[in-house]
Amino acid sequence: MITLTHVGKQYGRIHTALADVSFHIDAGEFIFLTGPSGAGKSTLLKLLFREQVPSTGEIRVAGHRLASMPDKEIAVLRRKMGVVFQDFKLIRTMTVFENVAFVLKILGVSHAEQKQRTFRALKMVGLQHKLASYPMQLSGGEQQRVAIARALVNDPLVLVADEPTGNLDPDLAQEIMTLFERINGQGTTVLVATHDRNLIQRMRKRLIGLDHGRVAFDYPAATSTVVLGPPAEASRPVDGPRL
Ligand SMILES: Nc1ncnc2c1ncn2[C@@H]1O[C@H](COP(=O)(O)OP(=O)(O)OP(=O)(O)O)[C@@H](O)[C@H]1O
Repeated sequence: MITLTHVGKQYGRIHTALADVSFHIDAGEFIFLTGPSGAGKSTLLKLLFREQVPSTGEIRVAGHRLASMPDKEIAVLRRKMGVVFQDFKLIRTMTVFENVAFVLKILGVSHAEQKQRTFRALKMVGLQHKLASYPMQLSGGEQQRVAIARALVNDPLVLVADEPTGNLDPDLAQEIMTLFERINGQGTTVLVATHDRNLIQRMRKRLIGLDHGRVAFDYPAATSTVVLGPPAEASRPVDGPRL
């Protein structure tokens, strides 16, 4: 579903955000992407939905070759993807309902179906009672959940999320991850960038670590908890790789 081959990304002439990154993600996998601040996580996600173009290497997502992709194909790619941005990117002049329904409207989905699917997505994140509110009237955590509903409303093939639980308390963060797991169970490939070591430990998914723009580790699902230690509730985490 996603393949990166020797991908590099330079910002300007000298700043290397990613260098020689290669990995493959099968359809239906659930992956955590982690690493210290500045490691290149957001850059990597931006390359996947073609907000950025790699400086070197090749990226394939859902059958599209991103590095050499004509602009008109970008919309086709994005229709297959749900993206949760670090800064939410909600439209402040639109209600919660309108923000979530927007993508369906663009795709020409009927009004009745827009209503039904938007309500379903908002219910998934527990915000069906806020559909008439504006983003400014919501807490940071609620805005984040609206951004998640918007990413899910189109039943994407691939869900990409940048720190989707950054503003949520631990219980809500776990709920959102359980929701992602359910979406993943329906066949959506899920890639989540996070610093949240506890969440990673609890979820026991494949874990790719970046450091200084390079892949530092790639642990299969079964071993990530062994390497990082059990979640903090069970016992103190052992020293593991720097996240
Ligand atoms: N638009 C940009 N122009 C120049 N440099 C950038 C740009 N975006 C990111 N960088 C740099 O590229 C590197 C990787 O940044 P990136 O945002 O991908 O890291 P990150 O792992 O997502 O960090 P964080 O966890 O803090 O969000 C950093 O050194 C950052 O300063």
